[in-house]
Formats: sequence, C-alpha cells, structure tokens
Amino acid sequence: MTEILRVERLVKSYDGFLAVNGVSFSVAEGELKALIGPNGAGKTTCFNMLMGQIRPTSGDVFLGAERITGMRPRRVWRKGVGRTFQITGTYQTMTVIENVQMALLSHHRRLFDLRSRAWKLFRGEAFEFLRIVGMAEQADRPCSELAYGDLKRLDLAIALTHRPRLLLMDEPTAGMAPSARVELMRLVAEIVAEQGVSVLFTEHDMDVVFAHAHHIMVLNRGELIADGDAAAVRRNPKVQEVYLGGGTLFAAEDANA
Ligand SMILES: Nc1ncnc2c1ncn2[C@@H]1O[C@H](COP(=O)(O)OP(=O)(O)OP(=O)(O)O)[C@@H](O)[C@H]1O
Repeated sequence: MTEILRVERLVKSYDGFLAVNGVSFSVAEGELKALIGPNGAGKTTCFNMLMGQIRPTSGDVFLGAERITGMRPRRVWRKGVGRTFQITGTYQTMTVIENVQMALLSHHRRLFDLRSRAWKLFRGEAFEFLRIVGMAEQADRPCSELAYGDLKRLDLAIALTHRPRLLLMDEPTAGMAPSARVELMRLVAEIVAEQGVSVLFTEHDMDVVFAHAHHIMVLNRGELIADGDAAAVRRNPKVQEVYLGGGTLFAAEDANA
C-alpha cells in the first residue's frame, strides 16, 4: 500500500515536559486510522504538528515523498491535508449549499470575486459534495436550522471540497448521541472507500473506533504504545494496562459479550 503520511520520531517538549515523545507511524492511501489515548496523551499536540499549527521540537513529517515538517497550516492544507474540528465552522447566516459554495470559491481561489457573479458559481459542484454526505435535500435550508449531526456532515462536505489526500478529524463525533456517532463514522468509512481519501481521526468513543477504524494507534503519556488492527490492539498488554486499569476501554464490548 502507498504511504500518504509518514511521521518520524516526532517530539514536542514544553519546558522539558514531553507532550509527544518520539512518535513514528504512517498512514496508507485509502486508510481509516484512529489515534486514541487517555486525556492528555498527546493526540491534539500530534495533530497540530501534522497540520503545522505547532512546530515540532524534533522529528519529521512527510506527505508522500515531501517533507512538510514545520510548514504553515495554509501551505499544508494547499498540499492536500484537510482538517475538521470538534466545533463546526459553518456560517450560520448562510444556507447549507452556500457554505459549500463558499468553500469551493476558496478552493478555486475565487473568494475575491464575491461582488461579481462568482457567488452563483459552483452550485452544481456543491450539490455533488452534499450528495456525498447525504445532504442534497437540505441544500437550501439555513444552517441555523440544522441539527448538530447534520452540521457535522456539512463540515465533512466542506472539508472534501479541497479534495484532501489526507483528512485529519479531531474528535469528529464529540457532542453527538451514540447512535448518531456510529452513523457519522459509517459515512466517513464509506467516503474513505469510495473517494480514496485517507482519514486519521482522534476519538474517545471506543465503539466508534473499534467498529470502523482499519488500524488503531494508542498514545499514552506522549508515547505510541500500540499500532495495529482492532484485534491486535485489544490484545496488547500495554493498552490493557492503560485502559482496563481505568475500566473504560472495551466496556461496551464487555457488556455485549
Ligand atoms: N502549550 C502547552 N504548554 C504546556 N503543556 C501543554 C501545552 N499543550 C499541551 N500541553 C500538555 O501536553 C499534554 C498533551 O496534551 P494534548 O492536548 O495533546 O492531549 P490529548 O491527548 O489531546 O488530550 P485530550 O484527549 O484531553 O484532548 C498534556 O499534558 C497537556 O497538558
């Protein structure tokens, strides 16, 4: 499988405190990979270094063959790394499709045409992205009316307009009801399979992770302690120690057993 992302010995130190401590991993083309770990494990710090928000203390990040370590977020984004956030970034005063058109204007570098007819452009293309996330029927609704789960799907459509090779999703299901979480990740898994985009996501809901991720990485106190498929990660003694000690991981699965 072709590697889309490779991270080598990534370190982030805050006054000697190692928030991320020598983390190495890769993400393959068309892979849906989870990065999990207890609070404070270093997941967000890792994500921020991949996207250029934080400069690593040492180590390297490669996108395909290109070294992108320390590049600014906008450049990393232009190179094909998209991101969705825990809090949705949609414009509430616009309709669903206008939000997607706005993202397309940015993608096609036409944002400054706003006073001209550019605003009318890309409606067909925008519909296509709404269709991918199952929201074409809601195209002309104001965003302010949308349910939270729909806003998340719209966020996903907006992220896809830039045709990312790799999409980083920071706790995509945060704040959602359990059934809606599984639904959203099912949609993400479909998009990975159909569009060929790779997705790396952080998540606290283990049902979501173990149901959909192709591979799972576990961070603990800044160190990567596991990287494998669901069965291997479940069996990993270090992972069991970290999670079963707190009694949280696999709780739902154990209850179903
Ligand atoms: N700017 C900073 N200065 C000092 N310490 C920091 C800074 N940012 C993060 N940390 C510390 O680094 C560690 C990792 O934080 P990080 O937010 O990456 O963890 P996380 O795995 O994303 O946690 P959560 O699941 O709670 O979001 C934590 O101990 C945090 O307090």
